Amino acid sequence: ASTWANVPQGPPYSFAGITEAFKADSFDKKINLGVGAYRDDKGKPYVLPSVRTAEDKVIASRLNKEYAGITGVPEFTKAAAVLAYGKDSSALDRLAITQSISGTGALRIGGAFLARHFPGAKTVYIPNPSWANHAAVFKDSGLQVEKYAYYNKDTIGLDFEGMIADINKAPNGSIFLFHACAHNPTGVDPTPEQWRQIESAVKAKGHFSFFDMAYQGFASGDIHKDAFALRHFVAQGHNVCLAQSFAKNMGLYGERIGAFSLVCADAAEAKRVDSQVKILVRPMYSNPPIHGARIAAEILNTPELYEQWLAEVKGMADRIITMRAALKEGLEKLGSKHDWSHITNQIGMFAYTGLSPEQMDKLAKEFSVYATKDGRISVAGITSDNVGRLAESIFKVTG
Ligand SMILES: Cc1ncc(COP(=O)(O)O)c(CN[C@@](C)(CC(=O)O)C(=O)O)c1O
Repeated sequence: ASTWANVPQGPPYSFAGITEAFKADSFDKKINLGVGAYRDDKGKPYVLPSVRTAEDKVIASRLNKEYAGITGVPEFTKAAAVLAYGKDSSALDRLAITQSISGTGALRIGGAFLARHFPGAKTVYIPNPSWANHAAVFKDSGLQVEKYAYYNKDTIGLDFEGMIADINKAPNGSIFLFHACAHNPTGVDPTPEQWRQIESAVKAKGHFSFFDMAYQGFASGDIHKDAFALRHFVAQGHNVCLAQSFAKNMGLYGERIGAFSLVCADAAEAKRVDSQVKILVRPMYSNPPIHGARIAAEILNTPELYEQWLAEVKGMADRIITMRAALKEGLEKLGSKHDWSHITNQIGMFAYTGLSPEQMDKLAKEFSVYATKDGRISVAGITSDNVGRLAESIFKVTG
């Protein structure tokens, strides 16, 4: 028999079906709200001008194509650490950091490092719901995956009490994964006050915190505000680990640029941890791609480009926030009796509409509006041209 005779057909990943159905739909006003990538007000992919300028400078400098070190381009990782933790953070001189294959790669290195070196139970608690890929990344890393309460479907908001209860219920010294900002898929974030309470609950239990920051700057438009939770935990003495992605906030999706870092007790510990990160990464992919790192480093290390980038990432965040308000107003103007305040209370790329899978099906079949069955819509897919028809479609489906 053939070598692969026993390989079964796997299920398609969550938004594969939506993309196909969207492409197959010939309606000229069809709307795709499934994809997790930013689109401008004309529905087109957006390459940030600061990225174009940085890339031109990188190319003009005619650098060689030699291997980067195992942990990547140092001008990038040093700057990524300052961006995340803040230039005055005590973490910076006790940090082990490596470039990664974007946020997914950072999560994978983190999962593998914890599976190999974490002194406690090799189980990670992730929010319910969480990014569709989190469970698979951590399972494939060798960790058990458990869920903690996060979303309250009645309020379409945070289940804060449930979250605290699960933090208290988990065995002391458990690993908890937190979305630093712009929770995916719900768009629901704890308030700073709630983060303070979460931090003290985590401290009381001696839990270890793993932050996934895939949207720094892209959520509120302010890179410091979006890093509040991460920086607060570090300031309160938690030696956390962090997965960073530059896919969304620099629009470097396909360049696959990110970073994984561990805050250590001191520089000596960071040196030992760095050596073990290298031992883990070398057999994984040996060393990372250099082009995206050079672009990101150019932006982060050139003051005027950095300022330009901050304005551009705020511009993306502002457009998303504007589309949220436009959709809510559109629904209210149509006379919808539902409370749509969650659409503007939520933050980041995604809005959890609260629509049922059947309603999401109707949106697709009868109104050519495509999004995942969990009711998540990518707000980035909403434009001034389609927000009116989108509001009408949701109004007709929800009554
Ligand atoms: C919370 C979270 N963490 C990590 C990643 C990984 O992104 P990266 O590897 O491209 O840096 C994503 C991307 N989630 C997207 C935007 C894309 C995807 O699923 O691949 C999404 O549609 O949910 C994410 O939403």
